[in-house]
Amino acid sequence: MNQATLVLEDGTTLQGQAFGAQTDAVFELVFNTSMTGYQEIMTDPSYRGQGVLFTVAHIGNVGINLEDDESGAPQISAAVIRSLSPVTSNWRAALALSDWLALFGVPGISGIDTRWLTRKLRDGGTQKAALSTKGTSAAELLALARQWPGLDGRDMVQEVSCPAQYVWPGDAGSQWVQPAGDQKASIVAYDFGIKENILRHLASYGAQVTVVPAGTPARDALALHPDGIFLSNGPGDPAGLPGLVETVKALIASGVPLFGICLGHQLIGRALGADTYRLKFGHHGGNHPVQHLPGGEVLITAQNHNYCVQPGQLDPAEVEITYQSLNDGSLEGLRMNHRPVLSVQFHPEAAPGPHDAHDIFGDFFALVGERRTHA
Ligand SMILES: NC(=O)CC[C@H](N)C(=O)O
Repeated sequence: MNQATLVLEDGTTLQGQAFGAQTDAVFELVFNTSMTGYQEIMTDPSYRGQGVLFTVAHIGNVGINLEDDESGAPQISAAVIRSLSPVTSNWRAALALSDWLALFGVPGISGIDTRWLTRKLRDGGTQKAALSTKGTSAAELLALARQWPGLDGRDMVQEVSCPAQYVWPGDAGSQWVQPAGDQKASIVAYDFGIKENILRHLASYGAQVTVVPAGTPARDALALHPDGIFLSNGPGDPAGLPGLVETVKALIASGVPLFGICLGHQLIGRALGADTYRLKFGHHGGNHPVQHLPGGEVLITAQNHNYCVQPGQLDPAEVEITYQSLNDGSLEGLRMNHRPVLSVQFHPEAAPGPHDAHDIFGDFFALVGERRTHA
């Protein structure tokens, strides 16, 4: 196996073994604490521009299959791990992890003391970093990491949104669709880098889901006469997306039920007058406790975000804060008092889990149902 070199912008240099593609990559390095689901994490478009350090010690044992993708390709810029399984063993496995990453040009480094490095990022914050699996010197990698602009203020959504409108599911998702008793609810889903499991969940409520590109004007989405509109997850900094915030303002004003997850939630927050800010090291994992403030119950959730909505600027007469992180107190969900708008920062669709928050899709479809009854 070839050597690989990982250099952080503070000059920290780590050597390990290369896997995946033979190349250089520059990215923001974040750690993910999920114990399962590396394929879902690697294919989540919200990870664009980031290298993922997995705290779970052993990666690759079940290979890559044809069913668990959140999008059609790995979206991470690099994988940083403790130990790569030399064996791929699962009845669904179609490819070995390393071969799959190589196919898509994504490099990996194993043999890293991921516990030490995670604590460093936790204590000091997210860093830009560069990885080489083709022998680039540490000095060159350091320059690469320091010169790279990072994600703040950048529009990354245009890189991952669909090029044209389409109806979901295609054949691949049809096993998830439950028969609808009456006419299907029609949902328009804005694709900012949408995870397929969100589409599966929307369809599992018997909805007909039309996915539209991020740049679709509000009036074009509304011209489809949706019963509800969904705003997806997606990569990058919500502060870099002023055009989308204007679209969301128009969608809120339309009175059509609106549901946002993660980036979609952040855009709703900004449309309601709040700022967003960068978290020290983000939330990335499947073990994040949040509290439902109206009811007091605690949910364990999957999360993947670096930015967060600033609660202080939201008008309490208009907006109720519904969920809060029990790790750092940050805002995790909101709901408008007089309009059918709700959003969460975490991922109720999480695959492989946890599944505590699935019912939040039901909260959205309750709003959709109310509108259909009164329409
Ligand atoms: N998963 C997401 O939608 C992430 C939202 C945003 N890109 C963030 O990092 O905060």
